[in-house]
Amino acid sequence: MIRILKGDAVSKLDQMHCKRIGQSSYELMETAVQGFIHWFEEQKFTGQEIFIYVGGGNNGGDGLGIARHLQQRNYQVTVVLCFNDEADLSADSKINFDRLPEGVSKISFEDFDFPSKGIFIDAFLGVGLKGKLRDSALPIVDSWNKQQGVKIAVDIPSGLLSEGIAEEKTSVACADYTVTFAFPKLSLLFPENAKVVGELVLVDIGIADSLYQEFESDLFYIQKKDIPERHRRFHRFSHKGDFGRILLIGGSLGKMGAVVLSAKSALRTGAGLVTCQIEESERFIIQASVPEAMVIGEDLKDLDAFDAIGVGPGWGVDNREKKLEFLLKSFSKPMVLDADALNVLSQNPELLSLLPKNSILTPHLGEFERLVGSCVNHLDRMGKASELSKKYQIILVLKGANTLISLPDGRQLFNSTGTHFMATGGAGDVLTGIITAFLGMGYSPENAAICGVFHHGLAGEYAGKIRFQGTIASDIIEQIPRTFEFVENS
Ligand SMILES: NC(=O)C1=CN([C@@H]2O[C@H](COP(=O)(O)OP(=O)(O)OC[C@H]3O[C@@H](n4cnc5c(N)ncnc54)[C@H](O)[C@@H]3O)[C@@H](O)[C@H]2O)[C@@H](O)CC1
Ligand SMILES: Nc1ncnc2c1ncn2[C@@H]1O[C@H](COP(=O)(O)OP(=O)(O)O)[C@@H](O)[C@H]1O
Ligand SMILES: [K+]
Repeated sequence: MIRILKGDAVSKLDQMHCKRIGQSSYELMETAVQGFIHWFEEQKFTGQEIFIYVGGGNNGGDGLGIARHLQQRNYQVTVVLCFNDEADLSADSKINFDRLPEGVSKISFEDFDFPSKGIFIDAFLGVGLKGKLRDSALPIVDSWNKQQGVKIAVDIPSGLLSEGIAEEKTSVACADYTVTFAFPKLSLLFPENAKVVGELVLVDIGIADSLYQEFESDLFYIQKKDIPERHRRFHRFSHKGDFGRILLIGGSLGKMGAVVLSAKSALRTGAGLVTCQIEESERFIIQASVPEAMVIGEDLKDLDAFDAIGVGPGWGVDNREKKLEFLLKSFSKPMVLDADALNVLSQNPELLSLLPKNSILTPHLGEFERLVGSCVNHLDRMGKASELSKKYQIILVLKGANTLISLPDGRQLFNSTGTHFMATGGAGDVLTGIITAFLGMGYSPENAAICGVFHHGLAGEYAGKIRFQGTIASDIIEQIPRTFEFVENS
């Protein structure tokens, strides 16, 4: 799994990579450029002039390489030179500058500062940015922000620091897409930066995962390639007991749909036996809508028969404190707590110390802040999530775009799957069902959380491609089976 490094570690990572595989830094830049071009061509942007803002560092060097490749593919390309003197160019950028074909138009920024229409590529500043933007850079960023058309940032939007937050006052070149190299810079994953980053695209430039281990960082990025090895494999003689007996506790008058969604999700994930513990009066809702699940209408006294328990979806908070306390005291295996179970915890924080070790809590940002108090920004939130995980030895799944998993040993993992089409009621209940199912199948809590979050996001992506903004939680459930295709084939 790749680590998310600090921006200033990038050049060291590059050097180590180049030395290890006998590549020059220019060749690495070329790999990045080609990765960008590959993505760009897949997008099928059509019929417009391309303007590339290039700075004097290696980010500008990427831009100059991109200009050459696009021109060779018959695009009409203009490079907007945002540096004073050719002599200031970094060595690799100079090579790309000298290789610019005649067909690429060159214009200095001073002569270009007027609004145009087209496709804009921001290769002005990358991770080499230090501190606040210099005054001389401000007009360039302002000009960029006034342009009309598709806007694509190379590696990172210019003006955004690799660990920074773009506040209203700060000047950052806003992008519709950010195509970043090797690993996502931390700031690209902050919700506060959503408007300046746009869609995030990660381009692999061939740096081995093992090289990242030589850098100290507790931050990781979960990708498809990390998933198959975390799955349990079953065999020809596996029976439903092997796939786990799970108990889902939740639902209340008017909120039974939440348990229905969790139960269906657990079954679609492969849970062997699903039992729902709900209010007796609501029994028929489950029996009619999920005939594969069993229903229990009273509080169970013996919980040991279950491999995993998920509690909270649609549960309500009234008179739940004692029930939650009983659960936490009677079940010693890790369990999943979501929604109202988290709200009950927030109202009764003394219950936190009863959580079975490695239990998985899945708050969205609102539920999280109810648990830990308000947070200034995502960095603050990340710190508080890690503290909570370490203090109570639990796994905290902070939901949202790029869901963050905090582990008791201090590691924090960002998920790469998901889409804004998942921002719909019940999507969280689906995640509860998926993670509880994995726990029931005997996955370690860490793997249940990682696989759960990854498959949930992927199912959401598949559903979003069919239903767009009409995606509902049931569509996500329908797509869960497809998310196992690549695991089976790997
Ligand atoms: N492993 C990777 O991630 C790779 C990165 N490459 C590219 O290399 C970039 C990093 O290149 P560099 O280290 O040359 O740095 P950059 O090109 O990001 O930035 C250096 C430039 O920023 C200017 N600058 C710094 N602080 C400023 C401030 N506060 N206000 C205004 N200007 C400021 C400097 O004067 C210099 O011109 C990456 O962002 C990426 O685009 C690729 O070429 C190859 C592989
Ligand atoms: N913009 C987004 N990008 C990716 N995933 C998202 C986005 N918005 C929501 N999600 C995912 O959808 C789920 C929503 O969960 P939650 O807020 O608990 O919804 P509910 O309580 O309605 O079930 C979470 O897993 C979250 O990560
Ligand atoms: K940039």
